[in-house]
Amino acid sequence: MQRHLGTGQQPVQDASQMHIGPSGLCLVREEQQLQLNTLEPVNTLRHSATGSTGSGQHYPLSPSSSVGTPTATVSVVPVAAAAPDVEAPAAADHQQQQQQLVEHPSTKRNASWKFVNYCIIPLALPLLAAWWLLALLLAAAATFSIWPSLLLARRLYWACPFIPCIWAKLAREQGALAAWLLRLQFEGAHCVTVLGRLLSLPLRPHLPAFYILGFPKCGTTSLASYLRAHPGISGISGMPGHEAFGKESHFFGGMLGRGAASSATLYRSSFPTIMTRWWAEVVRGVPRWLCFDACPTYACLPYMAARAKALTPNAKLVVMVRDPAAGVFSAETMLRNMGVDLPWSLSTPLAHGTDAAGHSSDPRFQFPADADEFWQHLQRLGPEEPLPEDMPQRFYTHLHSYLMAGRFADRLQPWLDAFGPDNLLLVDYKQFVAQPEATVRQVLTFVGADISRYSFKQQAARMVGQYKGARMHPEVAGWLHANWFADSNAAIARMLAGGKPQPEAWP
Ligand SMILES: Nc1ncnc2c1ncn2[C@@H]1O[C@H](COP(=O)(O)OS(=O)(=O)O)[C@@H](OP(=O)(O)O)[C@H]1O
Repeated sequence: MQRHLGTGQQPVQDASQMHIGPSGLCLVREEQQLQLNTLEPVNTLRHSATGSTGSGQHYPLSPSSSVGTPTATVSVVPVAAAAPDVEAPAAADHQQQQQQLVEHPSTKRNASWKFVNYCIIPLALPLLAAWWLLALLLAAAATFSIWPSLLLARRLYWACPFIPCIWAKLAREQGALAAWLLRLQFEGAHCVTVLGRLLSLPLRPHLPAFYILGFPKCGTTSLASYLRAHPGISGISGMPGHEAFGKESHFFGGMLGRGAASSATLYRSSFPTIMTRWWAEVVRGVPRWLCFDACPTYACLPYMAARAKALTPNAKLVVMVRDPAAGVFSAETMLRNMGVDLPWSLSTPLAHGTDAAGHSSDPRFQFPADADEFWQHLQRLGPEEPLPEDMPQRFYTHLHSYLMAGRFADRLQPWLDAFGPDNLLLVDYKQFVAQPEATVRQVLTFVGADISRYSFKQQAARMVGQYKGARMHPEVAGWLHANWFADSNAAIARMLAGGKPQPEAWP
């Protein structure tokens, strides 16, 4: 049975009537202290802001909803304005930052690491290295017995159902043998990676200090790559030579199994060993080593915030945003290029036009009756519960999921509820593209890394879409903006503007 979801959500209100749910979300500059309440679901928001703009002026936004959301004091600043002098940070600033790093609560909590770093690890280094090598050898040997590869691949393919489509496409284009060999190599490498990590689990006590949570197709791969160039920052202990699986753990997406996506022990296996930290802190002398997971689907699915909070209560969250219509089209293009047979496309005009109220009867936007129920189920899913059997398949192939994921303001709400606005940094894709160095330095400051140790080198864009002439149809783009994303976009735009009305960030 089909249900019409022409407007996607509630009727869109004028953007100026939207009350932002803001923005610890943005960055830190002392002279722009703003008092903002946490983000409310945009459909329920009403304008209540009174304030002033400009440096040094207070901009109180009182809670407007009947829910009575608590207020939080956060600091907001446009990325460029907050960028430090990238060439030569003043000595005083550096000293102050070092002081902050030393006083950072997690640094204090981890003081025992000093003892481990300077006494235990140097003494045990040969033993640790031998253990790590043995783990890799055993993992490689086990991989030859095929069964673990098949088991792990099966779990991975469940979590990332687009991968088998790549093999099928390869077989069609390059022949069965080539596809089979590549598949064998991929599954073998995945098995060695995962088993090697599990066998060396006692050497892996770390969970992420921060996440690049999202959103998909918003430049997260590039940002992750810039951050990994910092001597004190590591990503996941991913599959060597594989860009996406070197960056995204897919752990909360069920990469190790539907029932395993809540285990702190298993999640630890995704991150580097104590030797990596030792190398950074002792050999390279960075004051504080950090690791992160950059899985951009984490922001999209409503059950993930509670899991991340349970496992990493003090983590920082970095979220990249872009025009969601462009993001959805980029995702469609990527999946199509992988050979995924999507039963919808945003390149063709609306099939039956729209009625006076703006509703579209286009079959692409008629969603199954249980589409909303599916999202509500994900929202209710407890942090320990196994993931629903059909979750990844629906998430990666249903247009409804893409459109829900593109309502960024709604998707960020569970993260704000769990971690608070001070711990979430919103990064505008446009800003990142225009000023990558300033943006990266700002992210580094936000996550508590020592920016004086960072030397910026321009990198090529990553995960660039191969559109092959395909283009989103402007009618569809306009309709999506008006009917699905307008209220969410307005809220996000105001967050990016530090609370000032700026309803036209996208398109
Ligand atoms: N440095 C830089 N400058 C400009 N654009 C950039 C840059 N890095 C990544 N990109 C664009 O970001 C899109 C890929 O985003 P992600 O890396 O987040 O994709 S993914 O979700 O991890 O698959 C993808 O967008 P599309 O090309 O529209 O598909 C990339 O081209």
